[in-house]
Amino acid sequence: MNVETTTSASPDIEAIDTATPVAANRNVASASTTSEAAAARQPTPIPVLPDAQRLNIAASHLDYAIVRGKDDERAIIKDVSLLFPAGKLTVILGASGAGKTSLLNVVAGETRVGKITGAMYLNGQPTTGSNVKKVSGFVHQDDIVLGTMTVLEAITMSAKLRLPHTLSDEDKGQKVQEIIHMLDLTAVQSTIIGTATEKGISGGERKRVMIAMELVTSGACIFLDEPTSGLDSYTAFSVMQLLRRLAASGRTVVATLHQPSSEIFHLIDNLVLLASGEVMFAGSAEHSIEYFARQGFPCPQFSNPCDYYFMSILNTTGTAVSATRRKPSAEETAAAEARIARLLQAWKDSPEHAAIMAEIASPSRTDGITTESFKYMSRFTDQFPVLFSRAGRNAIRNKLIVTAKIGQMTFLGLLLGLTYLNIPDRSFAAQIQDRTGVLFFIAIGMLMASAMGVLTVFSSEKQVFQREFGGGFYGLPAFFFSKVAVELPFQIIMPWLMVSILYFLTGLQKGADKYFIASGLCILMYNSGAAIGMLAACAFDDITVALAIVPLVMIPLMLFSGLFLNSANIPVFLDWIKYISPIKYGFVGMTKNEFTGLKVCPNESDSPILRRVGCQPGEATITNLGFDDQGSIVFNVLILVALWVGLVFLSYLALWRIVRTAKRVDLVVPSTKADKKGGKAAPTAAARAAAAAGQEEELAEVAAKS
Ligand SMILES: Nc1ncnc2c1ncn2[C@@H]1O[C@H](COP(=O)(O)OP(=O)(O)OP(=O)(O)O)[C@@H](O)[C@H]1O
Repeated sequence: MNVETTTSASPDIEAIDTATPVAANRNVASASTTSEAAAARQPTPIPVLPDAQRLNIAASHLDYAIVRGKDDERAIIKDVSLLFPAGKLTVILGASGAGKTSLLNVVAGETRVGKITGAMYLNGQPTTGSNVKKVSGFVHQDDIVLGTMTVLEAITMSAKLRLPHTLSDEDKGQKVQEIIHMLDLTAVQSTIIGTATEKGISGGERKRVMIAMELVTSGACIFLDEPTSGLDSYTAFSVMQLLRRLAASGRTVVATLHQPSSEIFHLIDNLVLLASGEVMFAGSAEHSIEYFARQGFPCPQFSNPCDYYFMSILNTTGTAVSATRRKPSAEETAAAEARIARLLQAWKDSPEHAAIMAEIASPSRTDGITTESFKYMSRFTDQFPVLFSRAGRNAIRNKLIVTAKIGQMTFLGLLLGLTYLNIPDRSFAAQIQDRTGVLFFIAIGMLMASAMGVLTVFSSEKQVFQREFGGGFYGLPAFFFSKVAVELPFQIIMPWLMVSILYFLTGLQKGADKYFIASGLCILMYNSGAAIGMLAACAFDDITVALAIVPLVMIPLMLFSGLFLNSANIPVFLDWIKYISPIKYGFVGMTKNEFTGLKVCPNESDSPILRRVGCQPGEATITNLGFDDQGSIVFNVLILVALWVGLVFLSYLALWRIVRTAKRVDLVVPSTKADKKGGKAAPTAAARAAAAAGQEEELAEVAAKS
């Protein structure tokens, strides 16, 4: 097998000096302090991508605007024509707000709002962002991933969910091992990625895992948004060096960067400088130095070209760096704007720009994309077991959450059990009051504890879902039902634990049937609470809003549960609330279960008159609470089940709404604008649209087959 040969053998700066084709022109002395240790580690050679699988992407006269109103559009990307060649590391640079992320999203098919016009080509064939998305991977800046997974599990999950199901598990496993090996993750493959409470792999390794998860399925092209953000300069350098090695092996690698070091600058094959959404330069990093010198901006010797570009060329305020940090004057700002406008125009008039336009017009590679490069979406039946076992492992490995749940239920059980210790030994009146009291607090405890717990946990897992769903890992049904199925055993054991502790401490009515009915009702209330928590997590984007809303919702559910207010006295306009209150059905069921067949007898502490009257039937309490017409225990159980199912269904709908509104916008090919702008002997708009549609059909066919 061919392996890439153009890159260095170890992730250190000295090695890069000898390996990069631009080393001879290096402005900056290499830092060698870290090289000795690193030199001992030889990175695994990366297999060279066959020619037929390489992806050359081009954008021609691409515009992207945010649509605010009918006639109100804000242009973000303006008339951008660029090449993203296979085998090259393309880096998009620009000041903050220049449009780097927007451009990356538009080309990679990740844009969610706005209007995209212009033309895009994939290996010379007209295409759209959504088609590019199907054949490429995207590593987001905020690499959200389930931290309880090990490196191997995360990459395996990606392979199992996104490689064609026609590929056997052994083949997928082999591909995973190849990628792990290729990205030098072998040593950490059994380490967890890491959560807020449990340290896992390092930041650089985490980035490499994200790259591996994308590369395992989309081997030919990868987009990365700020892959070095949050990394120290050496780790950032090794991540960029890896990207360079991937590019050198024939892959198309496109990344945005904020402010690369000079070492990173010299790794860039294809530099794109953006200013105010327009291209100011595109070409080799080394050539940029010569280009800007030609424009009257020679990069001083021994300085980082990127620093120079940012400070002296892209700087929109016109102020030089100074200790005084004074506000730029209006003249300085106007001069800076004029400089940028001049350089933007100079690029359009340059032979470099003309060469790019010519290359777009007559691409050197005109072959279509091969089906081997398509990303597949697995079926529900493949997704469910993968997600079920992952959610199971996550639930067990999240020791803090499991311990917190057990602690919460034990604490509640002991608190109520000891507060209402041995109710039958209490006075006649206290026996009735305390029995209803403990039953009511059980109902509230079940609902509140589970709702708040699920709300906080699910809010963060929802982000993982959104990221993975967006990346085409799986569909909503598989995620949702695997999550519900994994949580169910916990939602049975936890309330059972609590009710078991307090049932015998409090001395509620004896009998296996009574105990099991009480346990069943607690389990149903706990599950209804969990469903309320899940619904709130899905319905509100911001967890702080959800945390404020849930207790507010609980108050009327408690108020109209039948203890504080007799059912007959609820105001007519609020009467409906009692019909949707799981607390009410749970409390009514628990009360009927406890007081039916119970004899409440006075004891020594009661007055002689009361003792003379003797034991009273518990049914009298049911009547006094107004619960005679509130249905049987079975009826209340069935309503609780229905409420639980209804709330789970609503949660599903809330998640579906998020998924539906997160759709991406795609390139529209409305007019012959590209042709009008000149420089492009392109097919007509109709021909482009037809070709893109043909490609779309081809992709759909493959997806359907998969
Ligand atoms: N969805 C949006 N709604 C409104 N404005 C947007 C949207 N997306 C991008 N913009 C605007 O477009 C401009 C470019 O944003 P973008 O995030 O692409 O810049 P950037 O160069 O990546 O910036 P940074 O380096 O700070 O991340 C910014 O002014 C931003 O406010």
